Amino acid sequence: MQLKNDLLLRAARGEKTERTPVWLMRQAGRILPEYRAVRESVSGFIELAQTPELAAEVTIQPVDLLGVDAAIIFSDILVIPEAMGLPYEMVEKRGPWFPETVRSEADLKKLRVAEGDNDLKYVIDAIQITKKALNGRVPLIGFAGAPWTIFAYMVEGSGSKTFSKSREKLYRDPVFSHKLLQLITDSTINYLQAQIRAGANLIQIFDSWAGILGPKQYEEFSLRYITQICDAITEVPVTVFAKGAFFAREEMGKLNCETIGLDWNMGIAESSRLIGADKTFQGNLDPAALYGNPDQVRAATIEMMEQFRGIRHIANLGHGVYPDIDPEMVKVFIETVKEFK
Ligand SMILES: Cc1c2[nH]c(c1CCC(=O)O)Cc1[nH]c(c(CCC(=O)O)c1C)Cc1[nH]c(c(CCC(=O)O)c1C)Cc1[nH]c(c(C)c1CCC(=O)O)C2
Repeated sequence: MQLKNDLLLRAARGEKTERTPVWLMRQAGRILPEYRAVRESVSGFIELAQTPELAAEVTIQPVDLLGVDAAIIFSDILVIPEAMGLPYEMVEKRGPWFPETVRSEADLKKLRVAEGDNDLKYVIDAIQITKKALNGRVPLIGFAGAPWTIFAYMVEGSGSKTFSKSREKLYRDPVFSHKLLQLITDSTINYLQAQIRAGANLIQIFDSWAGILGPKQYEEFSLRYITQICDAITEVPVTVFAKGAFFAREEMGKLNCETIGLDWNMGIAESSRLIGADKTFQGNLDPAALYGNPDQVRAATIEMMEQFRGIRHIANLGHGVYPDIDPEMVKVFIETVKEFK
């Protein structure tokens, strides 16, 4: 179906656009009271994510209520471990938790390569329902976690400040680590290809824990697998967002993807020198800037937009929007980008 607003896709491909497209990472499910109302009608996050009609509804909320130029399918990066045989729970106020972890060869044997269409049918159904309901208004973004970030959760069993158990594995057992990373990568490629067949118009890879690896390990244990994913996804543009991977920007410039996400610690001009002119950048306002008053939010947004002048750009924050941000300030951010000349 023809998209009425394809700014995101044209900007990703480096084509000229009338204005810069804008959306927010974690725009679905963090800040809107309308989300909380839907969330309270079910037992929790997992039931919501696994009920395609409701997942579609909260995916579209930010398009209706905030005016963003893209929707991102409501799901989580942790659906991949579950589809591989490692279920997760979402503990209220604490985040994801895995009753079992993967730390030995015996644990590896219990895992399987996920098949997108079967093992993650509820996400695929949600994408199809969302596409129908969006009726071409804006593109739909599909996503997955980067293999390293998923590995970190599967070994650790939960979030962590240091992810020392998962990083221990890289040093003590690189053979195990590469086996698990390859299983995750194969599952992720299957999953992303199913998302694209269902109608996802762009794919984003979230490497949220990129910044806890050193440059050499990042190349060996993360970029190598992101490269496989980028090479396998040829039908739609791909965005790679590696939080904290300032040290890997030059290498990331060589990825077979259209867009690189920048966090707010990454200088814009410097990133442009390191990555080169043949990629679009996505980002990178400090999410905390939205704690300001409207004038401050406007000024911070304009300052960011000025720095991206002459650079291929999709406006966003430098990480997901924080849960306690006032939706009105999100609207000021979006309106300021849309009016920027
Ligand atoms: C690391 C990571 C996770 N999940 C995700 C990442 C990568 C992005 C990033 O770095 O922020 C990605 C994600 N998670 C969710 C989406 C949906 C679409 C969107 O709004 O962008 C996306 C793109 C829904 C969610 N995922 C989660 C919620 C909150 C669950 C609830 O409603 O109780 C939502 C709406 C739960 C989740 N899921 C995860 C954590 C750490 C948590 C708990 C705290 C939190 O909200 O971030 C893992």
